Amino acid sequence: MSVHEIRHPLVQHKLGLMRSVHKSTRGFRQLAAEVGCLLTYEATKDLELEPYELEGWAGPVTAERIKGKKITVVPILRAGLGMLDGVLELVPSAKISVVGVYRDEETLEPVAYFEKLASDIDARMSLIVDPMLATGGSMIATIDMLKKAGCTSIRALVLVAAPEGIAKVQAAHPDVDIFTASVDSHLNEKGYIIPGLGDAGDKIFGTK
Ligand SMILES: O=P(O)(O)OC[C@H]1O[C@H](OP(=O)(O)OP(=O)(O)O)[C@H](O)[C@@H]1O
Ligand SMILES: O=c1cc[nH]c(=O)[nH]1
Ligand SMILES: [Mg+2]
Repeated sequence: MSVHEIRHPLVQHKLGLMRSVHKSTRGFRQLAAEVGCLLTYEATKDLELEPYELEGWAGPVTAERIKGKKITVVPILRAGLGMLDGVLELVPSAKISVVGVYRDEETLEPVAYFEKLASDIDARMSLIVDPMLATGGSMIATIDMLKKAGCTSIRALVLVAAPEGIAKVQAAHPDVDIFTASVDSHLNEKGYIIPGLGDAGDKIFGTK
């Protein structure tokens, strides 16, 4: 598995704006979608193409289209919904497989509470979206669910990742690539990413 830290200037600029404690709910939500869109661009750059013939304005044209596997986007409730619109800007026909996992605030263990996956997920590439990869527990629980349903091609898109969480996901699921705007410094004693973004779900939904 590899970790792709996307150092594109637009990504870094937008992530920087998200880190401000003064960022409004509206601004944070908009930036989460925008960075989600840019991460999608990077995470899909090696999709295989195949040639096909079409009728162009001046006669037959050979064009290219994405071959084989189609995509399902997998937002992890709740905060993952904040990236969903940005991802769908680039893959508007993707099926959406919703997974509900929250992190117990005391134990930091993931608690899975919802699962509604695309019926043909075994034939699709899953793009999991969640702003935060902290201890890695929620991501591992989600990947477990997808693999159990038969999915064999999985990529994870997160705005910010902690080294501790990356190592845990790598150990549990070495075949899953992670795309992130930033690998941050570390987790604090409460399992929050430093410098991180704070509680991404609360910021996106305006619940704090
Ligand atoms: O890597 P982990 O240690 O598992 O932590 C990361 C998870 O925590 C946050 O969700 P949260 O539990 O706050 O749920 P929410 O999206 O409903 O706010 C975040 O959106 C991830 O899903
Ligand atoms: O830093 C963190 C860790 C988990 N969940 C968040 O929303 N932020
Ligand atoms: Mg939260």
